[in-house]
Amino acid sequence: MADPSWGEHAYATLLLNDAYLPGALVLAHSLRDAGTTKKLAVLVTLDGVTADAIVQLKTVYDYVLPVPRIRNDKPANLYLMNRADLHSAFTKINLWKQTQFSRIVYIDADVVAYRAPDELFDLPHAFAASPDIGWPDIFNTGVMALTPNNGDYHAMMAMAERGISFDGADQGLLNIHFKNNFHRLPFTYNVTPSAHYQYLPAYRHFQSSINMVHFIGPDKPWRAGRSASYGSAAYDEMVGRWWAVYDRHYREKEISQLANGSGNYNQAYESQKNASLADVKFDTPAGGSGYQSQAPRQIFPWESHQPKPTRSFYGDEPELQPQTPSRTAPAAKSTARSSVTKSPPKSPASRTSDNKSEAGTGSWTTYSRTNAWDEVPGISKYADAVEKHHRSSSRGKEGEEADDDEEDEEARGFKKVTDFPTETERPSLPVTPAPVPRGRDSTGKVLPAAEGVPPQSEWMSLHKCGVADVEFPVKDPTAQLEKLAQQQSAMLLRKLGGHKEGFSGGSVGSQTRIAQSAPVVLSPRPVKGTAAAATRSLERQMNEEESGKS
Ligand SMILES: O=c1ccn([C@@H]2O[C@H](COP(=O)(O)OP(=O)(O)O[C@H]3O[C@H](CO)[C@@H](O)[C@H](O)[C@H]3O)[C@@H](O)[C@H]2O)c(=O)[nH]1
Ligand SMILES: [Mn+2]
Repeated sequence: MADPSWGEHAYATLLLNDAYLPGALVLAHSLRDAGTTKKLAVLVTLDGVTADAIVQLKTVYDYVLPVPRIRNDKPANLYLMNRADLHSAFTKINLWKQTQFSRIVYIDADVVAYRAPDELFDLPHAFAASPDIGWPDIFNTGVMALTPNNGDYHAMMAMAERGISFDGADQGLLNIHFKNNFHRLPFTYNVTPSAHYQYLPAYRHFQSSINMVHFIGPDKPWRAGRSASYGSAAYDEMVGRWWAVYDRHYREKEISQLANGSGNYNQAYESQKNASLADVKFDTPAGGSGYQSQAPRQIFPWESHQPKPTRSFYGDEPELQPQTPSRTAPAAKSTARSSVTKSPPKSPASRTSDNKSEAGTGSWTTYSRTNAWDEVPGISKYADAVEKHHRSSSRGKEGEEADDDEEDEEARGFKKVTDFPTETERPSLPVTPAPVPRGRDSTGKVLPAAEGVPPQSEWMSLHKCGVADVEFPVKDPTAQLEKLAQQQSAMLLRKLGGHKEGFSGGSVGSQTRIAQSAPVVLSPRPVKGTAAAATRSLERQMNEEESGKS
């Protein structure tokens, strides 16, 4: 019988036990929300993953594929990195046995996709991966584009049986097997934030090109809980993106289960549940009373006679913040498969510095105090421009106040110093030279007439004869000027078109040859036919004039 998945492209992840179930679910949702057109597969070891978990996986994955666990019987090297829990990471080798797929993009379960990197399926290379942050000459095995084949599979199985791996897990084995025979993907496909080392300026500069974030190490977002802070704004932001996806699909369900007193929780949610309890207990009718003793000590006198709060329910609260913005399609795009819950995207990724002490004051404390869009360069640039315009128009009347505004803005840290104009923006920056009086220099001295400049009448007819297929009404100077302005902008567009090509090639590295790289920054209409010929001819004409003058 023909296998219907033969030759298909599929994203695949791995689930060895229920402990990573929240990760696997969030990963799948993040890809679907981003509008992927590819199938989703999860490899599961049935000795570790429960039936309940498989039911959940089936709501969002197209294929749940049981695979044999491959354990490292010589796990000594795992202790070198303090990750004894990775004793069965060799199970990833099963990916190369999935020859029903022509191409697999493997993604660890601790990854959240900011956009769906479907272009990785079109790479011509048999194997591709991003650099590892701990040793950038090798690749990280959390994101890999691969072509399943029995040769690699058997070679790596032979290594696994002998425990050949410098870290005791799959990354140490795969890097020995592939050595330098891997195509190096940009880091943006596997951004591995570290709470210990963060190159913040680079993060701010490149954050808009992040494709996927991978939470390496033992502290996964779902273990630390929604409100944990890692002491790094960048890290917290990325964890916030993971929670935004989680909340979009599961927060409402979680809350209704708690409100119903349903204790029927999957074990994998244990730690998560505790964190959620802290977050939601005051949203639920029954929640408040048991926790009054945790209310903070009174500080201000009016706190003793504050009005009694009226009951409020989850869903009544005002929308404090929109969904974390993403360059991906909205949640509504997700398919019918993601029918676990139909949570509207109302819960933001909430990050607070110390939720535990604030828990007693209610769930609103877990909302972020920043706007999610503060980090979107396009929006902050627009806001900048609006403020600047406002300032310059008010400066005339109330100059001093306007200056104060500017100081405030800096104090608020509104400006991001790495927020440079992009390549495509730079040429369009307006230049307004100071007016120089006609026929005089800056000191007012009368200048001699320029030599070799044709009189105005000739200047107009000169252009007429140079431009093919374009009729110039020589006698009408206004129309003439308009025409010139149009040609001027056509030329500029053509120049920018050249920039665009360079940009899309460079964004992923030209050697990666990634097809249809998604975000087109600027798409000028091609200047066609006679108009193009006219523009070229005009350009030539102007060049000749230029050289003729000097
Ligand atoms: O108890 C576990 C442990 C792991 N996994 C799966 O195995 C993957 C790898 O484990 P993970 O905790 O994500 O490892 P990392 O912290 O990311 O550590 C690095 O080192 C690992 C071992 O070499 C590689 O597998 C990773 O890709 C690499 O990023 C996970 O994402 C899951 O898909 C489970 O399902 N359950
Ligand atoms: Mn991982």
